[in-house]
Amino acid sequence: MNYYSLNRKAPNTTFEDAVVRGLAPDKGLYFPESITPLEPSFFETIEDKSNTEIAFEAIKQFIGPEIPEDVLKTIVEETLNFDFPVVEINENISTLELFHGPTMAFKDVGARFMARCLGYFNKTNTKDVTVLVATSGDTGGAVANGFLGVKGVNVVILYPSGKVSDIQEKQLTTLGQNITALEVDGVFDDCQDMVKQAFMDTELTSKMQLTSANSINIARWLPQLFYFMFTYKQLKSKNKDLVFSVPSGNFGNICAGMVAQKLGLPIKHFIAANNANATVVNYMISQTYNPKPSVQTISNAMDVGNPSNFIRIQELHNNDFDTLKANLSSYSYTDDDTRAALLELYNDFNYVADPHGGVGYLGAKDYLKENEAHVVFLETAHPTKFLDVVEDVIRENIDLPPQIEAVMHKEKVAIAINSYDALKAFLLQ
Ligand SMILES: Cc1ncc(COP(=O)(O)O)c(C=O)c1O
Ligand SMILES: N[C@@H](CCOP(=O)(O)O)C(=O)O
Repeated sequence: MNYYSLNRKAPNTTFEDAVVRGLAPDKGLYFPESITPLEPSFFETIEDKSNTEIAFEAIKQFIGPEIPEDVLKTIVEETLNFDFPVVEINENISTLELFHGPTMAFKDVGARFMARCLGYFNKTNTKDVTVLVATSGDTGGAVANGFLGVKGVNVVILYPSGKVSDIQEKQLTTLGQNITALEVDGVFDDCQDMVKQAFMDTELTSKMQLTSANSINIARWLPQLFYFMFTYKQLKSKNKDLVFSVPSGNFGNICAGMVAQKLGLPIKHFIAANNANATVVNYMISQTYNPKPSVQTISNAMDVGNPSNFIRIQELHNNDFDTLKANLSSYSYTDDDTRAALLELYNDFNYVADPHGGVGYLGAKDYLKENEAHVVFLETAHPTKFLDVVEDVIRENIDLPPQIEAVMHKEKVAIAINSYDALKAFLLQ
């Protein structure tokens, strides 16, 4: 499969080249040249297939012959070695739990898939690759875990100082080996801007092979489409219109869901559930895209003021506002709304959600006020990653899963930086 740059000023390229580069030379995000719907029989018999069979069939056209099918099957199998359960909240709302992987956030799938693709391509590459990642909380830990010890790959994680949860910080600063954490004096968007600037810096790119493990990278972004298929498999027998409420920050996850829809998955509508960082909500009202500096919230992984993937969402809807509006609703919620949602989920349904899932639940409820459907909100991280917020709301202690226990008492190691020049100096040293 070939990919084009959404800035349309760079040559089209292969899957491998797009993965190794991360971002196109004209600073554009890569986008597949075509998306061919799967056969109707694929969806008719989806409940008889394993998750790995579903994922393999769904992803293979985006890779083509560049990775042999037997290798791709192994990559998919190793990526998906945990569960993706749908839990019913009430008659009209369910949640898809995406936190059963090693770092207990939905990023595990994309990070593990991308690490394995890069590992495969590195067998024939002689040059080491430096993976740059900007994180508002979860990408950093998932990438650190997914790329730990991968030969020929060095990972550099940029995170905003004081703006990720304690456990998220431990997950991304304590692994060592080929993983380095840079603690940035700024917000997530500053980290993301620095990463993008590094790709455009020819002094750097002439000396090292840089790539990104954020959702700007197609190998991190596309596997997220699996979640929507796994949900359909579990809920198909309900015979109800399916709507997804996706807690959104950089909009990679919801955008991957829209790719699943293009592949033929019967999804009626999407809801982008946001915290106070409401750039897309405002766009859907005003048709003016006006990115703002991000503000800090209790659903910190969604504290993104300029979501990278919105341009891909527009492309998927032929850059036509009315087409987009027919497929996407968006809402923004305050921290108080989010706390109230966590309490309601706990008191009324005995379900402990994390703040991001709480925002997703609110999106589901608002949509159902005016529409009929079964709405699935994505529970994108385990509640213990936000222990202080969740325990404070529900007034209960929650048990720590082994994945969290394992990092809690490790010592943080991070290098403080406050400018692009400091990042560049670090990379060149
Ligand atoms: C827990 C959690 N929920 C939601 C999001 C938002 O996802 P996206 O950036 O794909 O919109 C993130 C981070 O991206 C996250 O870590
Ligand atoms: N919310 C993310 C921010 C980066 O998103 P990505 O999907 O583009 O990596 C995080 O938790 O780091």
